[in-house]
Amino acid sequence: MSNPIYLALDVPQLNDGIDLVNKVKGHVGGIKLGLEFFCAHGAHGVHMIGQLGLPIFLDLKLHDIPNTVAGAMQAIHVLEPAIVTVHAGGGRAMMEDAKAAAGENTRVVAVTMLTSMDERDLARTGIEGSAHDQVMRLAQLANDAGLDGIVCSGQEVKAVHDQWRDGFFVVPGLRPAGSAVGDQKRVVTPRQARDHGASVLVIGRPISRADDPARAARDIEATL
Ligand SMILES: O=C(O)c1cc(=O)[nH]c(=O)n1[C@@H]1O[C@H](COP(=O)(O)O)[C@@H](O)[C@H]1O
Repeated sequence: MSNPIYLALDVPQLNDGIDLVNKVKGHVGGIKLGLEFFCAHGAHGVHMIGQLGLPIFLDLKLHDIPNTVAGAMQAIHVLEPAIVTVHAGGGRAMMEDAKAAAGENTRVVAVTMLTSMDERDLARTGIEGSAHDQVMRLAQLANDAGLDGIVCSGQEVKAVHDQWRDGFFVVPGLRPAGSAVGDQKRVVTPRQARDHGASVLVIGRPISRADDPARAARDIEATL
């Protein structure tokens, strides 16, 4: 079975990012490049990291009108990402058009409820109810729109997996026992997420901010 860990490369300097990937390469299955990386280094940066030989997850969290999101998806074909994110809150038509515009080897997954939010935060956006219900509702919408899967926390992934057996589930908000939670709120360990049906485990700071990132990645891999 391939390694499900994707390192979230949230670092400001491209050279530091390249060094980090080279250090952890044998212990992760892919690299996630998000907004911080893409705003700083753009397509050139994605290309440079892609050359290091691991699959690229381009986490752009697209959320706009369908025509604009479809245009963005077409523009990134050339980068050949293995996975791309859109926000499920953009609606069914936006997700349908995103999928239709994606390259054939790119999985399109919808972010449901950010792992940095709890139910109080959700209520402040005007949505009453549990994180579970919100994730299940948006997972159904993403499924109806023909997406490949969703992003959710490890607290919901089992329920989503039970409903959507062939879905592809990306789980961030992961913390090995005892590591700092930071801004994440709906947190589980990498092993719990894996046991509950996660396809991809997104892990950033527990590896990138460790004194020895290669060892941190290896230790997490050993728990799976
Ligand atoms: O789409 C994501 O990857 C994502 C969704 C979400 O709900 N929560 C979340 O933390 N992420 C990303 O996952 C990574 C988590 O990083 P760490 O908290 O440092 O492990 C960051 O790059 C976030 O942008």
